[in-house]
Amino acid sequence: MDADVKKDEKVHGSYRPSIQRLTHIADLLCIVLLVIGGRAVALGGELDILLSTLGVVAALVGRYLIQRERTELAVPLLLGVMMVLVSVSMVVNQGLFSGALLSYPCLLIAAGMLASRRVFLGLLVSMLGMVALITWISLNGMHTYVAVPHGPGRMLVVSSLLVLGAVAIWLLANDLHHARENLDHEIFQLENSQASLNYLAQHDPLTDLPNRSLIEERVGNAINRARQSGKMVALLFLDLDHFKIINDSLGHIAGDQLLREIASRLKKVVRGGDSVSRQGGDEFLIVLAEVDSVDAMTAVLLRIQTLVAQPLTLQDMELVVSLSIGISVYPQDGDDFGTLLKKADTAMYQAKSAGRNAYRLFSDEMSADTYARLGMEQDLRQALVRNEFELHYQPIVDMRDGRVVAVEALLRWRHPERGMVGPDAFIQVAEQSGLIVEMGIWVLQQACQQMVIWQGEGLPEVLISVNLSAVQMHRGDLEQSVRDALQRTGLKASLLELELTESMLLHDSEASILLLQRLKQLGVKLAIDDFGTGYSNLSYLQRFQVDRLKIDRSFVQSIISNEQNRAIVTAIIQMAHSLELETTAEGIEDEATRQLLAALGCDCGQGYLFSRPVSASKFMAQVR
Ligand SMILES: Nc1nc2c(ncn2[C@@H]2O[C@H](COP(=O)(O)O[C@H]3[C@@H](O)[C@H](n4cnc5c(=O)[nH]c(N)nc54)O[C@@H]3COP(=O)(O)O)[C@@H](O)[C@H]2O)c(=O)[nH]1
Repeated sequence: MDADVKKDEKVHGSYRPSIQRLTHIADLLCIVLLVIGGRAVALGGELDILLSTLGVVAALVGRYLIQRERTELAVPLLLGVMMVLVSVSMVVNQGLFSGALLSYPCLLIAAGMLASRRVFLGLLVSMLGMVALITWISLNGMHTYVAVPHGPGRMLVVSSLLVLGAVAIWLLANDLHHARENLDHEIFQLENSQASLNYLAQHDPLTDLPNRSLIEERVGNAINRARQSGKMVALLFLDLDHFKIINDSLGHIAGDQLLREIASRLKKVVRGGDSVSRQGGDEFLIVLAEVDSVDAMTAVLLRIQTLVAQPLTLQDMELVVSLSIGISVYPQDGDDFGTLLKKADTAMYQAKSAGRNAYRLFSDEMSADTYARLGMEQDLRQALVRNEFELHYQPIVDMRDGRVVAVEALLRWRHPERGMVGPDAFIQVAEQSGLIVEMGIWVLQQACQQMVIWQGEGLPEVLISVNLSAVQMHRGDLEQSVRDALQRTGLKASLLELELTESMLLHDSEASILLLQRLKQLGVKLAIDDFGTGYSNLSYLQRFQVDRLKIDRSFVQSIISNEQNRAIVTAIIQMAHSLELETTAEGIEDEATRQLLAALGCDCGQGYLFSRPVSASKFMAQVR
């Protein structure tokens, strides 16, 4: 198929004939008219010479218009002129005996494929009118139509018309067939991407267990059934003891292997109606539906602990691992997933504090844990006043040439006693207390300021990327904070990128949609952070006018060893590109991963391979 046809199909999404194809048809028409005209010259038919000449002129004008891409004029003109010429020839010559009558169905087929419905109906009505007119002329004796005996001349005219019609229809039908095949292929690819994303939206790629969104649904269903049966539902929050040590000492691959092994053991423990899911990191959830008694629940807990305690081999080392488990129960601890999860989490912390390898049922006294959080909140407030926060910066590079194209600002707390504290240790408390709003304003201001300083020192224009918390979107005036940061520092809005997480977009209330639209109007860019871990959905990417997807490092880091993750990353990159979004792979730690991602067409990369997050001065020194 020629390039023009392909291009037109892509632009319009459905078949539209190419300029080249229409030019071919106009050329063919000229040739046929010249043949008919030539025959008329030979036989001395003056009217046929005139009609053929007019036809050739119309075909040339039509061809000229087609070349200038004025097909909306050219097509009706050609169809109309041909209709008139054929009709005049029929009225004057053999009426309904004329071979020219063959042109009518050909013209109708061409009009049906190429012209608007109005032109098609106009032609049909005119043709019916002509048939009626010829009949009327004959009945009134104004002209006697006689069929001319068959001969080579008549055969030439009829055959030329048949060939013209057949070739034009064959070419158009062929194009249509190719366009249909292309469309089917694109739909197939899109459906495949959507199917992968739908699966991804409900499953944890590492363990293949249901993820949090699916388990939330199952807890809701179990509670509804328990309401009717009068039974209990238990939510178990399980956390692997000392996982970080295993992960850090044996490496991520061994860590992943351990998580998969634990997932498979947990699946063996539960009954058909129960569910196991991975909450993230080394945390799992188990829902025990239709529990009759606390004793029945305790029996399951003992089975879990026994099975998990079976030795396992990781990198030729035999290990024994254990779990800390927190339990909350419907109906006494709550009647919705959120409340049960929070209480099971609190109970799990108690099990950890009790020395690990233990389980605890939630009790109200456990809320004492909340005091610890309050202490942290107090410390965070002071940290803001004492200016103990600072930003570290991690470069994001172009995968094709390694150029730094953006930099992510990451918050750190220079604690007077504990030294440098990472955000994982305090962001949650900052969010729960609402302090994140004030901290977020500081981060925005500081990041924009730093970028302006770097530009003054000669850093080329690169994006500065800032993480946002859901709390900042719902409390506080995020739009004003962004506006203030840009105005006070003088940073160009197009150089600021805001990183949102999928869960922030999930509850796409009218207010969030409007807020993101206003942020886009300011000129800032939007990226979805940790993409793939949440509720991956095509529709919100389009609705929120996102510019970039940052593929979560859990997929990236195992992309070489894990075929399923490779397929997911491939699907994300293809889908992002079909929506004209850029992709950044997070957590690239080795050259082989970088090369594979570059080969898959990933636009940008971030990770320890290029640089860890570093202070502002170190970042500038690295870039120089
Ligand atoms: N609301 C806000 N959240 C913030 C802010 N600053 C940080 N954060 C969030 O805290 C999470 C942890 O961040 P951090 O400890 O800074 O970790 C970042 C990188 O160090 C880490 N990373 C980067 N490359 C690699 C790698 O190759 N391997 C590896 N194991 N880790 C790597 O990833 C973190 C950056 O992740 P992301 O934000 O998803 O791009 C984190 O969720 C932050 O978002 C803040 O100001 N506000």
